[in-house]
Amino acid sequence: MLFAPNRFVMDWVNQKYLRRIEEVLKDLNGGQAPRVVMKVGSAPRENEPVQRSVETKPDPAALDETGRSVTEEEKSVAATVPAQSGGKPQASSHRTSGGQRRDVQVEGDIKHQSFLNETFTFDTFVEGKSNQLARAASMQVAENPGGAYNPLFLYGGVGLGKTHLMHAIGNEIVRRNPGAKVAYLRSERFVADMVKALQLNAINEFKRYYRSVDALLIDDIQFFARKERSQEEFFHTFNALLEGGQQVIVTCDRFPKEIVDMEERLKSRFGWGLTVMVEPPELETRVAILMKKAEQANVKLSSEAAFFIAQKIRSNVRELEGALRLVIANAHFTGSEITPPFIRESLKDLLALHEKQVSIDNIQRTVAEYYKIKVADLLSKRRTRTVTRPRQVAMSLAKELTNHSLPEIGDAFGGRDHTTVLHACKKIVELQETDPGIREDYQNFMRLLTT
Ligand SMILES: Nc1ncnc2c1ncn2[C@@H]1O[C@H](COP(=O)(O)OP(=O)(O)OP(=O)(O)O)[C@@H](O)[C@H]1O
Repeated sequence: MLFAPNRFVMDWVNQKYLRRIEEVLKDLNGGQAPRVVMKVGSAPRENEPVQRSVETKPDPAALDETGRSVTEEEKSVAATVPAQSGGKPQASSHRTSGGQRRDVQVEGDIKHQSFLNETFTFDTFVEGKSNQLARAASMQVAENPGGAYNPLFLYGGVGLGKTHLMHAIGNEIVRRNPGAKVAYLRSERFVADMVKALQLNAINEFKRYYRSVDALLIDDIQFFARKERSQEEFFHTFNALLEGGQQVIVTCDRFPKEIVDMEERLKSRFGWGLTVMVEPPELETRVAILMKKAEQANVKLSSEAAFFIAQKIRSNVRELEGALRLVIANAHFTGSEITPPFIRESLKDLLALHEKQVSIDNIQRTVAEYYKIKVADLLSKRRTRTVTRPRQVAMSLAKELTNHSLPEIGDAFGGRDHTTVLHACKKIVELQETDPGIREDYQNFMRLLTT
């Protein structure tokens, strides 16, 4: 029995990996193919019943109009969500020089502006292991807004492409249906608009406006923290949109349950649809992103140069882009070719900052503080679980974020052997695949240490 955190992941694994899984199991099982059953839910601990489980085999009575099977969870949502009303309002559209589409439409007194950035599309988004799932989910939503994946909740560290994907969905919805009314805004803007509406005694117009869109895209929802009135208002808007079959897309820097100072009912609503993480890109994806960005800027970038930058800048895509821009500008001014020595010189200050910030010392302090243990524990011989796991995480971070060798890292952790460090690195890679808690912690550390 295999468990997937949600229907989307289950379908994804079903399509892409089930055959391979079956083959491997067959090999391991002496040539006999075992029956693989997949369910939505989590593996039960001992003596615990399986929760929220839905078999992959579609129940004919539980198929939606497209023939897709409907989960129990979806059924309960669907019961409160009427089919999307037709006759969507038409919008006229013109473009601004900054690539922003300004859809202008009069809604009562309020003009509709989509604020979509036309340069953020699926075409310009580079797919890699780290964002594959998020991209696929986004595409599904763009193809079927207001459908099964509503709301779509994209989360992950800074500068990893959440906003880009969100705009890509909006742009794709409008491309497929030019009359669709899509509104992108950062959560601060929602708050500001609401405050203004309250001051002007125009809260009803505010409500009407935000409830009239076909897709509402709210970026960086974590900024709603501690803003109770905004949360309240958003909660009602959110419900109204879901009930109207209109799409809601939200981005956040963390998993819904971990948002602090946010109402529980709102957090739980976020989990109703599909929640997907965008992870930091691995080396190959960073290289591919650099090549794509260089191509967009009409600059020839050798793969050696791209590889060099990608190896040095590991924090996030925004920094990666910034570094590339700096290199291109320098090359432009000096008429130089972009080679690794030239890049090293161009990014001197940036690299110094990175190298200065990420030291083993710094990693140890950050990890100890995060897990509420002492740095001395990390260096000690103690082998209790509360200490060994953080120690392994810290060693793995030291390997990934510094240029120290395995023996040097071992030395820095109370004189351990380099094989212990190697084992820790492997263990953490493994755990990141199987344990969402460790994966989350690791992403948090990458963010804390590199931005
Ligand atoms: N996979 C990708 N392919 C191409 N460009 C990308 C990719 N991921 C991120 N970018 C680019 O990196 C920059 C930062 O991305 P974006 O603003 O979407 O990050 P974010 O996750 O929303 O960050 P924040 O949480 O700070 O808002 C953008 O210019 C975006 O185009």
